[in-house]
Amino acid sequence: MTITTAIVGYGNLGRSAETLIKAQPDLELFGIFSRRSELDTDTPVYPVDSINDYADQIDVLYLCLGSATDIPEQAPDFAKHFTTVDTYDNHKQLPHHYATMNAVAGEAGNVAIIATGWDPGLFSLNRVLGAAVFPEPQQNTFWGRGLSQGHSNAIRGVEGVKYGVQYTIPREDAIAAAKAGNGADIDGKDAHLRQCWIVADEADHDRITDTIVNMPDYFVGYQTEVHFISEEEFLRDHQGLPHGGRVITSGTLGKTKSTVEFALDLESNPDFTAAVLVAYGRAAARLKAEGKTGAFTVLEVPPYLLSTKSLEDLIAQDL
Ligand SMILES: NC(=O)C1=CN([C@@H]2O[C@H](COP(=O)(O)OP(=O)(O)OC[C@H]3O[C@@H](n4cnc5c(N)ncnc54)[C@H](OP(=O)(O)O)[C@@H]3O)[C@@H](O)[C@H]2O)C=CC1
Ligand SMILES: N[C@@H](C[C@H]1CC(C(=O)O)=NO1)C(=O)O
Repeated sequence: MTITTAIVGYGNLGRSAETLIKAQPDLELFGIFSRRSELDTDTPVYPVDSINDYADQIDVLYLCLGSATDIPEQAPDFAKHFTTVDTYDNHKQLPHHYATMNAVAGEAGNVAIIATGWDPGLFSLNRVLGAAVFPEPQQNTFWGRGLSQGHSNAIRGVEGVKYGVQYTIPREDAIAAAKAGNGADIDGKDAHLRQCWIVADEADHDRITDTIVNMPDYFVGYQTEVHFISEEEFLRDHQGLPHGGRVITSGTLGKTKSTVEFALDLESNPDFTAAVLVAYGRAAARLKAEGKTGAFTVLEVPPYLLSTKSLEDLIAQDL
């Protein structure tokens, strides 16, 4: 079955999703819906305001929007007319997003798979699996060193920021302690430095710094550095999008100790995130075809639905 998909939002994630959809044998890309009319792509581009005119031609809509404001403000409206997949990653607000999307998609008879990607996403799966097997699990999550798209998107939304990125830098001693099973006293916020590099007018520097360091859900509680640089420096030194991280779970099983680690090393954060997003689009179309409706997190989507292989083949080849 060919699944007809579309993208809304042509930023880092949208560009990566475009490439990765085209690499899938069973997915077709109908087009890209954008606020902008001119995009550097050969894929058909449509005004996002016209998107509902195409609802009967699109099986899955990938919401490649920012989590800081775009998804909360826009995703529910898309879910009224489309089966959607998003990468929403404001962990504090996830229960609210889940409830909102479940109500809207359920009422409309659509599916909405939320919070795909790697954190939330594959890390969520590994946190649940890791903690489920140990009677008394010790679990720690670390990110970086790398560029957080969510935090970068959030700082770009601060008035006066022309360009901005945020790198997350974990404390190596904290990682070593977690690997040794001594992670009980590690505080995730204390274990990471958040380092921002921004282009903005000097008159706005103090206000921008204050807004960022006090930004709820994203920066409050973290050691945060805000550096201002020239546009030339930014375009020269801050174009890469690498990232990575690890979920480390350890504990005692009877009289023996075990440690489980799930690690990612990503040359491109958006490419990997888009790869996960795209695979969940296959699952969303299948859930919809089964008559399911409402919101689903990665914890509720059977893994085989992501695969191009049948369940029978997966059992025979990959179990
Ligand atoms: N779960 C996970 O593991 C991960 C989640 N993410 C999430 O993905 C999100 C997107 O990341 P990224 O692609 O780098 O973000 P970008 O800022 O590069 O792109 C966001 C896009 O949203 C569109 N958009 C729609 N409405 C607005 C608006 N009002 N203001 C600004 N843009 C708008 C724009 O596209 P256009 O101009 O074409 O309309 C824009 O390019 C991040 O915010 C992050 O939360 C990212 C990585 C991992
Ligand atoms: N959602 C994150 C993916 C990971 C990276 C991250 C961080 O650096 O704080 N937290 O979760 C992103 O937008 O890149």
